[in-house]
Amino acid sequence: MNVPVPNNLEAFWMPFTANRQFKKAPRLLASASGMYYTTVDGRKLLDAAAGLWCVNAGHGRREIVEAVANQVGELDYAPAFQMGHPKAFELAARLTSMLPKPLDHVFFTNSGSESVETALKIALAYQRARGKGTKTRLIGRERGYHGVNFGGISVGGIPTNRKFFGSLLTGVDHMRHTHDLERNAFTRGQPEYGAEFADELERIIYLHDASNIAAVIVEPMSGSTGVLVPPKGYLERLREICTKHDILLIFDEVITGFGRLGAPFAVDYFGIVPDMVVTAKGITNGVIPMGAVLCSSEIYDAFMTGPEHAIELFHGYTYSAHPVACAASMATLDIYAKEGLLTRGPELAQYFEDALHSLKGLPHVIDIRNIGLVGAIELRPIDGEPTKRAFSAFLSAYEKGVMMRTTGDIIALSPPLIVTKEQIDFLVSVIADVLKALP
Ligand SMILES: Cc1ncc(COP(=O)(O)O)c(CNc2cccc(C(=O)O)c2)c1O
Repeated sequence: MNVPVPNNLEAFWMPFTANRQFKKAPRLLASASGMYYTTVDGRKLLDAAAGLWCVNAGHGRREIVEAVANQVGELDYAPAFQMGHPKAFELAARLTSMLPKPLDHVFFTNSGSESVETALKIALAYQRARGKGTKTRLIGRERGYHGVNFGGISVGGIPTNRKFFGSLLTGVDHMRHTHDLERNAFTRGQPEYGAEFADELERIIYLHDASNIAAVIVEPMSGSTGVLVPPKGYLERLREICTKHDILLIFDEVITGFGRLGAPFAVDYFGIVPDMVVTAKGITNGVIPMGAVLCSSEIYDAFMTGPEHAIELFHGYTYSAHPVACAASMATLDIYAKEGLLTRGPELAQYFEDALHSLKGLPHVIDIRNIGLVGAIELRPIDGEPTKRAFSAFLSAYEKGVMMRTTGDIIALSPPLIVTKEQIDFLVSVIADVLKALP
């Protein structure tokens, strides 16, 4: 069934898109089910990106559709400022039960970017609330991605996401990234070398003094920059240093949360408990925008002082804890639990890893990285034309029935957690054909 292409493509300014290229040959999706999209001209595409790292349970899940339909018909919107609705509290309790203590409180947002801003603001306000208001500096990491709002691009470390917007927030430092192609190329899972990169944090703390530093924010595994898997011992070291210097550690789990690594969260996978966890994406299987920041009781309790009629934290969004988003999330979590999707990684991760690394030796491949159900194939850039080779691979894969993500000259793979071995084989065979034919 062909769906008509809109005649006005100009009005929509597309995000993170080569608008002119797209509008000359639009790639329009008409429907989705399970592992597949269907384009407006009826072509099936294997979704190798889980949409944008968010459709972890696969597309068109009836249970979520019904939960959303029922909810919107019953309570379409409810304010969460000074008012509430039961699902917000039920969902918050459910989420905190999925993470270890002391992560016992949830602040709801509408996206990963809003969750990052929320976490950074809570970190600053927390330090002030406990009488350590000099602790205002925020520390991110090179090649970190923390969304696109001012806080997120300030602590983020991807130059193209920053350079267009001028000076950004002051009072921000960055650790070096953990990528080490010399020592760790073609590593399967966590690299052996690089734990010592965490000692950069000690250097930054020495320079500014801990009395001026509020928090460190990192992606446990950096996704958007092209899948940088933390070296063995690196995250443990960060946790140690933050604890030693009384600095909050924030894990941005917008990508790693909800099963992506083969465990419910990176917190579980690496066995490290930060002071806050930032989430979004998989929280509603991508169906309804939602984010959530899980905070320790220590943080929450620091605000719960002063007159009881007073608002403790002057922050929040019109759609925080939106009833329909809550319903979508509850239904999503039910699917994850019923189908064991949050712990499916180990069953498939080895197969996925072997399939990915079978691409070693193909034209232009300079590195392959993987962890859980995330993979990356790094390509040698074309001299003077960075990103072009990967973009050509993206276009070629699209023609061959695969939708995948690229970032820089890296192919990033993050299929829905329902992916089968046969679909992994198909995906890898298409990528192999694409790479062999690339100029
Ligand atoms: C770690 C992290 N933090 C925050 C955000 C921002 O979330 P929102 O987009 O919902 O505001 C993200 C989002 N990550 C993201 C979003 C879209 C595309 C890609 C890609 O790598 O292709 C990655 C993310 O990966």
